[in-house]
Amino acid sequence: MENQTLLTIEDLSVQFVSAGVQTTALSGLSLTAKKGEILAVVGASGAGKSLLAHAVLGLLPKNAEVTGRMTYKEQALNEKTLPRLRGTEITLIPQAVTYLDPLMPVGRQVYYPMNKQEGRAKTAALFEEYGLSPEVMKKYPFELSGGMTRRVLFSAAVLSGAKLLLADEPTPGLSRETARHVLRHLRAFAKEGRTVLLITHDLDLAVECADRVAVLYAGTLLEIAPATDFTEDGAALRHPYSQSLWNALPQNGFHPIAGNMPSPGERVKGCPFAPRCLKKTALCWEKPVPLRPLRGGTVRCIHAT
Ligand SMILES: Nc1ncnc2c1ncn2[C@@H]1O[C@H](COP(=O)(O)OP(=O)(O)OP(=O)(O)O)[C@@H](O)[C@H]1O
Ligand code: NI
Repeated sequence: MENQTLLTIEDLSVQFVSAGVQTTALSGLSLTAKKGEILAVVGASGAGKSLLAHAVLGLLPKNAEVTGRMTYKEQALNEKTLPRLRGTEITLIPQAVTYLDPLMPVGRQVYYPMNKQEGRAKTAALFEEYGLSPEVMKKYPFELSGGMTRRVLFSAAVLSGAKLLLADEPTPGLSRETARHVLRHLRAFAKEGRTVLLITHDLDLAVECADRVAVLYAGTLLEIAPATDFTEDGAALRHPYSQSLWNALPQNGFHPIAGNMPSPGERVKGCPFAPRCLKKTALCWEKPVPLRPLRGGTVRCIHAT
């Protein structure tokens, strides 16, 4: 049962049509998340991390065109099944803190799906664990700091009983210590056999907390690696971008990557990282590079061995 797949995404693409112009924000993304694991999704701002979470939940805006297949416990995720699964089986800790109802005290927003007395007690206990005083229960969202709001959103997700938690940047605005605390809770969540998709641009925290790490770049999944492969000089990693990202961390020498990630409107036919890659050859530009399994992970690079 340990390796049971909970979520499967196959060949997911998201395009936006705006003023007659079509841009591809996510292309050909495939991954699976297993029961009881924390799968981190890392990538720079604009890489497509939030879009992935929103696509899984069917929360993309109307001008988004989604193709590909997604299943949860072997049932297709679509307009028919999602309303039933959202919030009960699959839940989101949103990146934007505007998801709370501005007119309802935050305590009630956390416990309202439950019986009032039991819900209140559970919420109070959870708030205490997250360093939120009991008075916070009665406060309105506008009275909270960003970090407090995040902890409230996290409490709501934990109490929902969902089996799949999509945590979109749960740690910004938190001190390193509180961030670690939140991540410990994600680990406890996974230990109960629940699954976490941890979306973050903080590779360091991802490696510390997750079982596997998926690396997104310009809307393209470049690698999925066991977190333990992020070690030393990154030689165990499969994609040059993952290696560069790892070696750009201060503790790994702070080697910056020259150039910028292309925006959705300026993407190339082949590997999106090719323009910045030290291993590039003419072949990298020629045609789209497929994902392939390699050394216990997945990679999208023709040169990876
Ligand atoms: N409604 C939309 N219409 C058009 N383009 C969009 C829309 N929403 C997102 N995008 C584009 O899709 C790309 C990915 O956005 P996304 O929010 O997933 O990035 P992200 O990786 O979550 O970044 P961040 O770390 O900043 O949260 C961006 O280039 C963004 O401009
Ligand atoms: Ni985001």
